[in-house]
Amino acid sequence: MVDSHQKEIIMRILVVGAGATGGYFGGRLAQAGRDVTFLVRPGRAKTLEQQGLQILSPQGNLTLHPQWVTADKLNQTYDLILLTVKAFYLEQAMSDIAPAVGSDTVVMPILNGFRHLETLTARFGAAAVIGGLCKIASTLDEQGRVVHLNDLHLIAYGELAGGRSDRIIQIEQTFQGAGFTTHASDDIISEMWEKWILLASLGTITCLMRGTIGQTARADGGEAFALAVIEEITSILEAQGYRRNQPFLNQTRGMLTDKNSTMTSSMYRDMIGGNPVEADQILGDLARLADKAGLSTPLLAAARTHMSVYQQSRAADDA
Ligand SMILES: NC(=O)C1=CN([C@@H]2O[C@H](COP(=O)(O)OP(=O)(O)OC[C@H]3O[C@@H](n4cnc5c(N)ncnc54)[C@H](OP(=O)(O)O)[C@@H]3O)[C@@H](O)[C@H]2O)C=CC1
Ligand SMILES: CC(C)(CO)C(=O)C(=O)O
Repeated sequence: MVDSHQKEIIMRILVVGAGATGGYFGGRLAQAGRDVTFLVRPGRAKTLEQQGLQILSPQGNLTLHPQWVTADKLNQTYDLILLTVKAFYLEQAMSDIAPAVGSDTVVMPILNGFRHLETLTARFGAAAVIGGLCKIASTLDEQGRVVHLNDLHLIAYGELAGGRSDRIIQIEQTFQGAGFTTHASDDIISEMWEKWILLASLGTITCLMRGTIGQTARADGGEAFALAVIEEITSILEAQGYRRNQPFLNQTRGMLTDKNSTMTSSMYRDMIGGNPVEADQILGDLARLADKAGLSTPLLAAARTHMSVYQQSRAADDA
């Protein structure tokens, strides 16, 4: 028997992508009995069919056989669409999910960067889109298993205009108890700015130095380099309206100069794996904001160029 309170909080969720983040969070939601369907492309569908969705995690391994659908069979709307594709697949994903977006559907992206918010609101309308982010280190291994690399697994979400709405409360109730940290934010834009500071700094440090945070911190000049990167990136977002949150910045400085840290960014892992990277969305957009604000950010500029060279050599290898 489902009582009226439970009825209110049942959300039909479409998780777009069953990769490192979508597979992890969608898998945990499905494991907890939430109504989850994955939208996948044919390659991933085959893996799910043959071996299920497998998660290897310090928080507990999991194999499940979730509901999934491919775009050609997507013919109903959902209450919540959790968008977890890489930024360079966003255009295609938007076309694919169009049949699933009804008048009350909430589209919640957890992509890194910021540009996708504009793209999504232009396509589906500002009312349909909320802000979101995830903090996790996860990857897919050669067998297509989701490998969760440490204990961190958090999703935050909130209205782009700020404040708390009924739909945010409903998402919070749906996510609670699903085995990851869930955070309904009253100021998701500031939290996304802070995530961008962390992510772009971590990406710049690890990609430019081609090593972990600990390796850089132990190297000659490494700590000063990391601190200068954080300062450059913070100053860019400050020019956009970000108000410095000292506890966050102190924590970020500590984390990104920790000599024992084995931390890397997903952009670094993608680069080392020879995969496409979201450098333009993570570093390029920041560099453009710096230019507009008249700020000199040479370390960010170097990282951006470095990643651009990487992308050119990838393209040449593919040709
Ligand atoms: N991994 C991490 O540790 C973190 C990642 N992020 C961010 O999260 C976002 C997602 O990254 P991540 O999960 O790592 O990426 P992955 O590449 O591991 O997963 C994305 C998945 O999306 C699928 N996909 C792409 N287009 C479509 C489509 N049209 N329909 C259905 N599925 C589709 C891909 O499928 P296919 O197999 O067919 O290519 C792939 O499996 C990125 O913006 C990333 O920067 C943020 C924090 C940490
Ligand atoms: C900053 C971090 C590690 C947080 O999840 C991340 O988003 C990434 O590496 O892509």
